[in-house]
Amino acid sequence: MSAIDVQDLTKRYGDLTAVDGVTLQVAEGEFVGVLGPNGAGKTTLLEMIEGLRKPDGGEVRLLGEPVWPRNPRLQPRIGVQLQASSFFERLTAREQIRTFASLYGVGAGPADEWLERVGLTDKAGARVEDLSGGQAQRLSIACALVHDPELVFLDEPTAALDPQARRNLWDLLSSINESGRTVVLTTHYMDEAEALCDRVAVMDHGRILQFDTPAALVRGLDAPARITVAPGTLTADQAAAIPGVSDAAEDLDGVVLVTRDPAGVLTALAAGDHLAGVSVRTGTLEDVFLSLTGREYRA
Ligand SMILES: Nc1ncnc2c1ncn2[C@@H]1O[C@H](COP(=O)(O)OP(=O)(O)OP(=O)(O)O)[C@@H](O)[C@H]1O
Repeated sequence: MSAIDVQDLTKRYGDLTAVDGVTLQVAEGEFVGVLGPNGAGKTTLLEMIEGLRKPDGGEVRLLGEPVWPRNPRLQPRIGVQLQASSFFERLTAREQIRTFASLYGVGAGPADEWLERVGLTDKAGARVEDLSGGQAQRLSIACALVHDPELVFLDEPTAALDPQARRNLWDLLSSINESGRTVVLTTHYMDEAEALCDRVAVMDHGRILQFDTPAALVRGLDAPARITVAPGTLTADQAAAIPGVSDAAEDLDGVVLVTRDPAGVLTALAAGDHLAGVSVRTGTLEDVFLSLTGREYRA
């Protein structure tokens, strides 16, 4: 049984089709990312999957159960990260998470442990309106996880975080997934999708353009590798003469060699003692997005 089964899901706002016939399945224990620029339809899609928004067409089943109309059997089994603005007012961080916990019959002990896990123990007595954006974000994630759900949904969980806090949250989300939970997140960040997700759904204009592992998406591009050697190591003409190099040009970083045979070209560079400062770049999810949409990725 799929953890998530979405069939032909559609949502329209007037003339705008925000989600346009999306079909996808997510297996239990998978970590899935929905990646796309502003307005792609990620939030609308997620809200319908969570059962928070009524679709105009199509159907969603979570853990084998229909989500719409609201299905109380599912509530204890899924965790949805709410926007920070949906906190109860005038409560401290500790009161906030204990309140969420008590709604699910979870005691104060586990609630306080979650504050610790997201690094908010020293802010436990602060009112939620006095937390920074990143702190509020972490509290909202802890509140979504406090009842130990099987299926976790996070909408841009690292949006307001600094790089260190982002990394910490990546570790936390990985550990939740490794403990068997199915995790779905939306993100603008290619590196985040690549680092965390088993599979990535690339979304634009309400449609899923591709849904596959990051490696398969990049492999499907069949993009050549770009090998850069340090300036002064060899000229562009010398580089172009190496067997397997389809193009070579100088730029600020050195000489860039384009090839579909990176191993052969690196061997030739090594034989000529030209490996100083070498770097190799293969395709990225950014290239995948460009190739799928014809547009540069702009979050
Ligand atoms: N309640 C609404 N009423 C009218 N239009 C809406 C509504 N919610 C979303 N939209 C529109 O639907 C489209 C998809 O929005 P959505 O928020 O799902 O995109 P998103 O990919 O999550 O974007 P972001 O990354 O900015 O959060 C956008 O064009 C948006 O303006």
